[in-house]
Amino acid sequence: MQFGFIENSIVLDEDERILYVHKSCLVLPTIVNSCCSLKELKPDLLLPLKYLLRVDTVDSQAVVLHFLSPSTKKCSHCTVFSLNDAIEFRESLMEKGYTGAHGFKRFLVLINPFGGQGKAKQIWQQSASPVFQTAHLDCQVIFTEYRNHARSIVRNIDLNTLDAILSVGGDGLFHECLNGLGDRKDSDSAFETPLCMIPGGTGNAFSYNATQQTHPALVALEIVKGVKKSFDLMSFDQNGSRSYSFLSANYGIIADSDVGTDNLRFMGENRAFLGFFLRLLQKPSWNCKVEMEVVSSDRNEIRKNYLQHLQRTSVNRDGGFADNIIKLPLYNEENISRVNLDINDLSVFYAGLLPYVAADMRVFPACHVDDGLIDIAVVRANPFRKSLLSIFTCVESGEHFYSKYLSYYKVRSFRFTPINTGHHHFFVLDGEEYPFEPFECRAAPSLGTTLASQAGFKLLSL
Ligand SMILES: Nc1ncnc2c1ncn2[C@@H]1O[C@H](COP(=O)(O)OP(=O)(O)OP(=O)(O)O)[C@@H](O)[C@H]1O
Repeated sequence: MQFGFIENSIVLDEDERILYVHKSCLVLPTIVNSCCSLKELKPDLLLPLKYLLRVDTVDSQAVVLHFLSPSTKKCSHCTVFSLNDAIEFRESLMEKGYTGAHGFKRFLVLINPFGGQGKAKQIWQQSASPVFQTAHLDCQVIFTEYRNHARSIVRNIDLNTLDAILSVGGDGLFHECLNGLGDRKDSDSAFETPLCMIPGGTGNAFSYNATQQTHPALVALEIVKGVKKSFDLMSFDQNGSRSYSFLSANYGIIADSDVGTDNLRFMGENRAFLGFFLRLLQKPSWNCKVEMEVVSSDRNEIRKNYLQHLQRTSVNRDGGFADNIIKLPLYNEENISRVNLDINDLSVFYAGLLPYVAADMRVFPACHVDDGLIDIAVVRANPFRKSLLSIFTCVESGEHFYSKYLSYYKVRSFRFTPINTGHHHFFVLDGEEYPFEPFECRAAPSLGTTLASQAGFKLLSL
């Protein structure tokens, strides 16, 4: 598609994804470089429309393009002139740059100033906020002042005054916001308010699962250009009160290495690794009882169904299957069996809803975001070090799924009872410490809502 009055000077490629502008029709922001003249430096523009944020018309033949620079991850702009019709160009580009996007305007932004060892505020101001501002979206920003402040704001706010909630922090702040929605009297409809994460914490599993990006500006772009997507939650009942989890429930060496290392906080994300190796040397014991409603514990079947789902979703992206085929159940849920485990040699009990618990830990490789099931991985302590080391060396790729030391279950619900062995152990939900007491979890299919691109929550082969 041509837009310039000089042939081939301003062109959109056949797929209408990349804009080419010849340098003779461009004014770039001033680049100060004492060695070369601006003319020598000036390149043509090749802009994937995915990065376009806004177009302002200057006159009938010129516009200013505002975009996120794919290389610097900063917001930038340039003027394009010699256009046939600036208004038509603007409308065409905005339509193609935002195809299918949510169109939401009002965001409530909750920032944990202590998240990511105090970097969350800077991450918002320097990387994410410019993307929202450039896209002309309204952001009402609140810095949390204490633990559970975000939860109380989300519990009490009038949801009619906003379109989506942005949590700027780690998985802990996101867990708070989610539970703020869950605490509400109108929780069923409240969960339809999209909840999104800008990675500003130490653990940012949700944003990584949703976008496969780690840079906050790229995550912000995915949200600005996103569509509404649902994701599974699990309800968590303990001592008569209900919480919701979006990521994981775990007990054993990983839980202890994560929250049992508060004294090593100064080490940042390395503290969990040190905690893990210390426990590997100490070899404490973990005991528990688990009662599960199991849909499958056959890894061949789980793998086959996962690959079938992967194929359906990838074909659908190319316009193949309809959505109702993708949502067809993969398991025959009439074959649910009750499985009771009495474990007195546990290393890891890990229940999860999303594939990644961190960008380099694909702990639940057979999870998909809305299969309506909880994945559970169990590792026994016999042999203790050998099993854990062999599993942890391949957890990044998800290859541990095939390990002989691991049991893997797809379940609808489970009841967990930790047993006191005299050691100080922890129970962790979404990275947050919860009481060391029995609880019950039940899958809440597609209850959560977020904004992510069409390619969000990408599945990899297994
Ligand atoms: N203003 C605040 N003061 C103290 N704690 C807060 C505040 N805001 C949020 N929190 C709590 O801090 C914890 C950690 O938050 P978050 O997940 O955002 O950051 P993080 O850097 O990933 O965390 P972690 O320290 O667990 O690695 C959460 O339990 C959250 O509820």
